[in-house]
Amino acid sequence: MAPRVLISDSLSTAAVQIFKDRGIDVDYLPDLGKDKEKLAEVIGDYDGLAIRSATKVTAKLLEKATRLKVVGRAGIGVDNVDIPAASAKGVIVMNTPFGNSITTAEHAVALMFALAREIPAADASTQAGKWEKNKFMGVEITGKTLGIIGCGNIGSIVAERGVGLKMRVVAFDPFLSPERAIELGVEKVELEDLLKRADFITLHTPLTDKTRNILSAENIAKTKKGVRIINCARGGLVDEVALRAALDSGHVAGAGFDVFTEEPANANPLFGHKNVVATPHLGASTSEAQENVALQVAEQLSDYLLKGAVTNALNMPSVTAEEAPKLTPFVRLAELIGSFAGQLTEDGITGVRLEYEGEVSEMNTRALGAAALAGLLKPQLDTVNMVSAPVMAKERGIAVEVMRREVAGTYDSLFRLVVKTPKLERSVAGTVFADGKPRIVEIKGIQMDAEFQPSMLYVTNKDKPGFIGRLGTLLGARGVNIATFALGRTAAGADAIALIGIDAVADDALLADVAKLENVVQVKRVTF
Ligand SMILES: NC(=O)C1=CN([C@@H]2O[C@H](COP(=O)(O)OP(=O)(O)OC[C@H]3O[C@@H](n4cnc5c(N)ncnc54)[C@H](O)[C@@H]3O)[C@@H](O)[C@H]2O)C=CC1
Ligand SMILES: O=C(O)C(=O)COP(=O)(O)O
Repeated sequence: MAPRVLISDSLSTAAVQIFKDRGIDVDYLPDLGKDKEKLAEVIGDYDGLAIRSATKVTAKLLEKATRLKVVGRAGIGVDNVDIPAASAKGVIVMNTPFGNSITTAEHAVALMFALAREIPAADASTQAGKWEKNKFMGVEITGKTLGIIGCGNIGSIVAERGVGLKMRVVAFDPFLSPERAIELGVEKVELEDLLKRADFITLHTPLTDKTRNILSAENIAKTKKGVRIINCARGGLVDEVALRAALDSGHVAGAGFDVFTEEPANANPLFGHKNVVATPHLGASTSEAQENVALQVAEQLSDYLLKGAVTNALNMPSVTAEEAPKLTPFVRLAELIGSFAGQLTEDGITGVRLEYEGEVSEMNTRALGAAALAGLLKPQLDTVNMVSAPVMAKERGIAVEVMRREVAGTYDSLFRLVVKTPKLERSVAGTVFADGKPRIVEIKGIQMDAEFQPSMLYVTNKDKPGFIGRLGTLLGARGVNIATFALGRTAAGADAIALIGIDAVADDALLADVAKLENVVQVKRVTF
């Protein structure tokens, strides 16, 4: 069945075409995102959801999204998506991190000019036939100090434009490296310094717990008198009530706002002030940017739903379309090895070591690790998948260690998972042969060669003559057909393991009978 995608916000129709061309069923309902109830009614029918900022992907909506595998944000900010809730449900969240950055930076610059020369008010007055030439006295931008809060993709573009406009640019961003600051021609400063010095302040951080209210009443009070403030990032970064008061007192000379604490902003404390220029979240709204993000999100969602390629995900390691075919059998192997180890482990897991040897060590081990953890946790958490597994492992206090060895041993690639509990460490290793089939090649350091079968018996025993015969006879007597039989031992007469694929799922009575056989140490049922 073809995957189904819902586009619930207004997107360039180029996206619709891409989904269709790729054989994906797509419903384009650009107003649905604004209607929470209706969206919740239909979301259960879709594998993918493409959105902009109007659709709110809440934990409540995700509860209803039983088929959903991926959310694609045609844009940058994902504060409208509950990412922890999506991760817990195993839903990948992707964005398109660069497609609208130039456009948004240009909007910030446009608002800066609009404020400096009061263009919107002058336009309204002129078109009203007033010709108020003496009413509008602007300020020059050249030589002024531009303070950028958040110098990432968009902030950097604004910085370059600022330098081009002959401004002195100062930036506050804890993650801006000194080298990058030099490259951009900006001075890296502390927030206090920026507030004191800037003639124009422009915000370009995401909205997080750290950035919320970054321009608080207190910080606005520290700004230079006559400052003009531009927010093209997110509502909530600036205390709108405090800013209104500072505009009213004349301390702040102007505010250019594209984003508001509550959107759609039909009313706002800033509205109605003569020195405020407002736009309705238009930062990303150019035909170029919308084409970029729509094409990108459609490609990314299609690649994931059809090929398993993961690009620009916020809660999952990337997997390129090129590496997906080679990686897939190893993802399967990691998941199966994890599942095997998980089914053998009865105690609480305290730690896991993921070891990659040979060719597999050069592959996308983050994705493989996520798959192994998913397999490992599955026996306890039925709904876990590659997206949610790392989060779940962390929540459960499972320490994950990774070891990579480029040199291959017996196999071109070997993946080993070591599970640690307070009582023991147990290792299981596997590989993928040229036929693409995953195999178990080592358990607790004992070599063997076993294919995964849907139903298996794991038996540890003392290596004594006659044991295998007795086990075979018992299974035969119970009407259980043996599909595969793999054996391994540390040394003749010592510890041995038998891994038997059977054509029926072993019931408790069978396990009890096997456990009673002479020389059996333990027996477990494993299913895949
Ligand atoms: N108005 C609109 O239509 C649009 C708004 N946006 C907004 O712009 C924001 C920025 O986008 P990008 O530049 O692409 O993101 P980015 O991730 O490239 O840059 C954000 C920067 O903020 C910095 N930062 C994080 N916490 C900080 C803090 N506490 N103090 C100072 N700096 C901090 C980061 O180090 C990073 O360099 C987005 O998160 C989005 O909310 C993006 C596109 C369109
Ligand atoms: O990309 C972003 O972060 C934006 O804020 C753009 O929002 P929009 O897609 O125009 O609703």
